[in-house]
Amino acid sequence: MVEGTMMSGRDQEPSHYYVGIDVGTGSVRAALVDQRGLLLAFAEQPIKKWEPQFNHHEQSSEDIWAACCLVTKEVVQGIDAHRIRGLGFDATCSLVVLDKEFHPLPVNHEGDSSRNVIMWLDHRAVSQVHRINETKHRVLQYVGGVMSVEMQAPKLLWLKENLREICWDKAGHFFDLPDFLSWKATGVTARSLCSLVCKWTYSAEKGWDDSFWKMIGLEDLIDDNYSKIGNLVLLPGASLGIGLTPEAARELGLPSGIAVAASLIDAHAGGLGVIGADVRGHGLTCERQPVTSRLAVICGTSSCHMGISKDPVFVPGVWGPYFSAMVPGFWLNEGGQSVTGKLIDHMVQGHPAFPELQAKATARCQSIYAYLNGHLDLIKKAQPVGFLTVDLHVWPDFHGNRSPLADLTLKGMVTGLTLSQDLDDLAILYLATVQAIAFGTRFIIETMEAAGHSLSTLFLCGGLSKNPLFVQMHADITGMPVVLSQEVESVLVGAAILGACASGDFTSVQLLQVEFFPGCFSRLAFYLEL
Ligand SMILES: Nc1ncnc2c1ncn2[C@@H]1O[C@H](COP(=O)(O)OP(=O)(O)O)[C@@H](O)[C@H]1O
Ligand SMILES: O=C(CO)[C@H](O)[C@H](O)COP(=O)(O)O
Repeated sequence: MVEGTMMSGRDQEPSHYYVGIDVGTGSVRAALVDQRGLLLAFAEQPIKKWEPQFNHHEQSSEDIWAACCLVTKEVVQGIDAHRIRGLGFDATCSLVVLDKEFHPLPVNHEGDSSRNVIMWLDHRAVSQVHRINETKHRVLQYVGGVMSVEMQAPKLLWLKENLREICWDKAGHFFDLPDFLSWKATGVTARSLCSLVCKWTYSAEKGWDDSFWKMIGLEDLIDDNYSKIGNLVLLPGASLGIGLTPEAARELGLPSGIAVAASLIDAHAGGLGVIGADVRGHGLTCERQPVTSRLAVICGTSSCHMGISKDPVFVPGVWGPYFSAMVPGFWLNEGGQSVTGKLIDHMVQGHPAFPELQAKATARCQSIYAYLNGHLDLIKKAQPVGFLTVDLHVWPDFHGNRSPLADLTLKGMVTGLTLSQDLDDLAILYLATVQAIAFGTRFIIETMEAAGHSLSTLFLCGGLSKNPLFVQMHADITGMPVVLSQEVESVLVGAAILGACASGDFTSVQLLQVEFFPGCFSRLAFYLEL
């Protein structure tokens, strides 16, 4: 591993601030960022999740908004509020359902309207997505050839077929979570091009395709010019209405009227936060290559592999190509693994030696992952850590395969199990899981390259990029250098970039990548051991 340091202009006094809010699967985070891209304050708050039955995952939009308010108030404490110029949101691509008066509607048989969000990882709409894929409609070409059960059309069809009276007939607004948040802040129901293109089959060039909604039995959504799912579509970063409403301002602890941006999905905010990083002076091959040689990998509960191109590239089993959905003017392909952080947590927490691990990590004031990484260092002795798993292998598709096999029926598998239940066994199973995930990334890269991408360098961000073993395994197994930004909360930097763009202080997201990034990527860490 090599670490590089470059000089930056961080000593200037900040004159403008931007707030970024990132709603992940497990928590909401907020950051106060200045005009140099420097993150000055950070706060995090867990959010509620329900799993009322297997493969049903629900959340509450009220709970999520309350968490947004809490973390925002925390990061702006003690700051001259008049210097806050813009606010940007990103969030998971979960489906929020509201009635005609914008009140939450239940997405469950129990009729509990506080649970009005079908989470992105919910796999309830299996039968619906099979029928949608059987249509072979032309819009499917733009999601890798196969629609995922995690997208919105199958979930909408499930609601119509299963909760007609208590939900579907009463529904006035179906939002992607990032768009719900910008509506809540401004009262403007405009949707971000990012959400609609990536999860709702909208085309940046042609708009909605009526024939698709008719063919799948959701022709009622076409009524009133698609008012329930969005008929005003804005580029991420565009300023919404007249900014923050007085009510939202009071709740968030911000001045009313500050600019609020059209949002991004969380992975796309992370991609925006890292893909334009200034890597000059580190001897990386991508320094002399176009930005299309970079693959941003946003790794949290899931991993998302974001590669951009000047022309559309059709990659079987990899979502997209999506025009202008992340970086304006570029096409995006999005590979993904539905559970990565969640899988590692699942494997580690389910092992009989987990209580021992927790006790030992606590005694050393370490996270369980820092402890496990140290433990692997002890047991590997002189051999490279990778050799500890020569006869233990994990197939990581415990929640289906998102890319490149696009097969939600796949399940997980472990081979090479013994009767051992000790901490060594747990550590090696953890290592094999991390390796399996990294091999999944390699499989996605190989598929993207076979279809026309030319990739040389990985840019990682998200919670898992804080785990050195995870990062190192990705470098070793893909054979590519991995770049990390100094600012570990790159997803939040992406959200703040949106706020900065909406404020008018910068002219466009692309320009921001030039003006904003040299400051925030002043130190980059590279993992190059091959
Ligand atoms: N310091 C760390 N070391 C190892 N793993 C971490 C660390 N921080 C977070 N993670 C893992 O990252 C995942 C969550 O990432 P995060 O980006 O917070 O997720 P999300 O955006 O989906 O809520 C979890 O699986 C967690 O165990
Ligand atoms: O589908 C996705 C992006 O298109 C993400 O997987 C989803 O939004 C969840 O993200 P995270 O793992 O960061 O919580």
